[in-house]
Amino acid sequence: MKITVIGGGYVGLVSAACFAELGNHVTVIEIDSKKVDMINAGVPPIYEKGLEELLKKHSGKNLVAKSDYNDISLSDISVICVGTPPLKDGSANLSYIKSAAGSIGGEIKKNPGHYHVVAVKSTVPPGTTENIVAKAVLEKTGGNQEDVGFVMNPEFLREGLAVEDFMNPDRVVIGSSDEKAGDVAEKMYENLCARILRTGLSAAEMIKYTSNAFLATKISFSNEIGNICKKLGIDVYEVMGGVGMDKRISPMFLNAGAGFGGSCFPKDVMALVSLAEKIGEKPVLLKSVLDVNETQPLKMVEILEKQTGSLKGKKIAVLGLAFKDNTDDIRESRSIPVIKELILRGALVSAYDPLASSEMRKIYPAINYSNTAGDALTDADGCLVMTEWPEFSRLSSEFDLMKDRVIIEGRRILDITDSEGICW
Ligand SMILES: NC(=O)C1=CN([C@@H]2O[C@H](COP(=O)(O)OP(=O)(O)OC[C@H]3O[C@@H](n4cnc5c(N)ncnc54)[C@H](O)[C@@H]3O)[C@@H](O)[C@H]2O)C=CC1
Ligand SMILES: O=C(O)[C@H]1O[C@H](OP(=O)(O)OP(=O)(O)OC[C@H]2O[C@@H](n3ccc(=O)[nH]c3=O)[C@H](O)[C@@H]2O)[C@H](O)[C@@H](O)[C@@H]1O
Repeated sequence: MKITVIGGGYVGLVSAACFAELGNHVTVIEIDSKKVDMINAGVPPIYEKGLEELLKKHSGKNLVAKSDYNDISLSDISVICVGTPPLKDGSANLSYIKSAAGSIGGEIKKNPGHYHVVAVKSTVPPGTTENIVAKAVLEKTGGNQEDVGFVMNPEFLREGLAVEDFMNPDRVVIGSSDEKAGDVAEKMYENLCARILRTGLSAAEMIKYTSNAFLATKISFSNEIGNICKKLGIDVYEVMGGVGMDKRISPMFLNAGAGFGGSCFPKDVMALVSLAEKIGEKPVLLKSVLDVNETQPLKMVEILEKQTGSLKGKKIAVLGLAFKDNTDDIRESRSIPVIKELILRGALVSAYDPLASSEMRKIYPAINYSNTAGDALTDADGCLVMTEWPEFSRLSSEFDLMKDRVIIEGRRILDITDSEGICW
């Protein structure tokens, strides 16, 4: 099948490489020409486990990247994977979606009689595919609805595990304007052993927001319970271990600590709050999910300062800058507010991350970046563990290099006990 993927970022590039691996012919349209050159050279512009191998195997063969929208109408389906970042009021910025849809419409009108499906994979508020995407496409095609169908096919992959998640989804949701359009979209996944759920367009859009909001709620709930447990001297990980044994709850996403970061949970919960308020609802629970997440990283600094005394002039090691392990992505990373607070309190920050230091340097050029965790910890008065990197679990003697062994764990990754460090 011929697939065009619009946007070669995390979701677009991973989807494109995986669709190519599933035997499809894939064209990626990406406005950033640097990314286009890298993809065509088989070099991933982002770090994602397994992606380089897929690009090396398929680039220049059944996977090609380019910047123009020419010939899009020759493909069976175009899958929009552009960003939907938050606007100032928290709502989703749909301008990239609108622009991509308009460009697709402008091209498919050149090939009348050829049926083409426009699918949205980006996370968009309910109503977007029907009221914005379809409208922008049909405006360009002169309203001809015979040759075009619309699909909303949300993506549930996690960064760091993107290829694995894409290839082994819990479900593939296909919301469609009609059966024919949904059938074309379903064909993209025919070589994947996946449970397919067919829905309407808006339900598919809402499933994505609700899934992210629910996972974020589990994390903030665990953090609130963790804060209560801390005051009572109870280990929240032991508690959630027991709670998660209930099949109705599941053990996943119950890890308390620094809170959630990343480009999606904060943005998507904000967008849902904004949408709810616009339609006259009071999303009390969702707002609290965000509130807990805002204060959580600062609590770590407070606990640290209680142990070390004033942070002024103290060397503090920050282990982990990425928003989670196995990625160089620092968007909404919890280490950003933590470093800001440390600097405000006069600490000398020494940071280490296996992949994300160069990204963090763009935000904090003046702090110290170490090449190893050991270097960051040497002579430190305290340490904050911000990311669940597996290599941190192997740290042991490195902590002996600290001036004072004050360790605040934001991710419960270290293999040390409470008596040696202060776990969350
Ligand atoms: N990052 C993730 O793990 C996940 C993201 N999502 C959703 O997928 C969407 C995309 O997210 P990411 O891939 O992270 O964003 P991204 O920012 O990494 O990638 C978007 C890409 O689209 C390109 N682009 C923008 N406008 C374009 C246009 N008109 N034509 C062609 N290319 C264009 C940009 O240059 C950029 O490379 C968002 O709605 C996000 O919420 C959904 C599931 C997982
Ligand atoms: O829409 C999206 O973009 C994606 O958002 C999340 O994926 P992602 O943000 O890549 O990473 P997660 O593994 O979900 O972690 C998000 C944040 O939550 C934190 N987290 C996770 C789990 C947990 O128990 N506790 C916790 O604090 C992580 O450290 C990280 O900062 C969802 O898990 C994906 O299903 C979804 O497709």
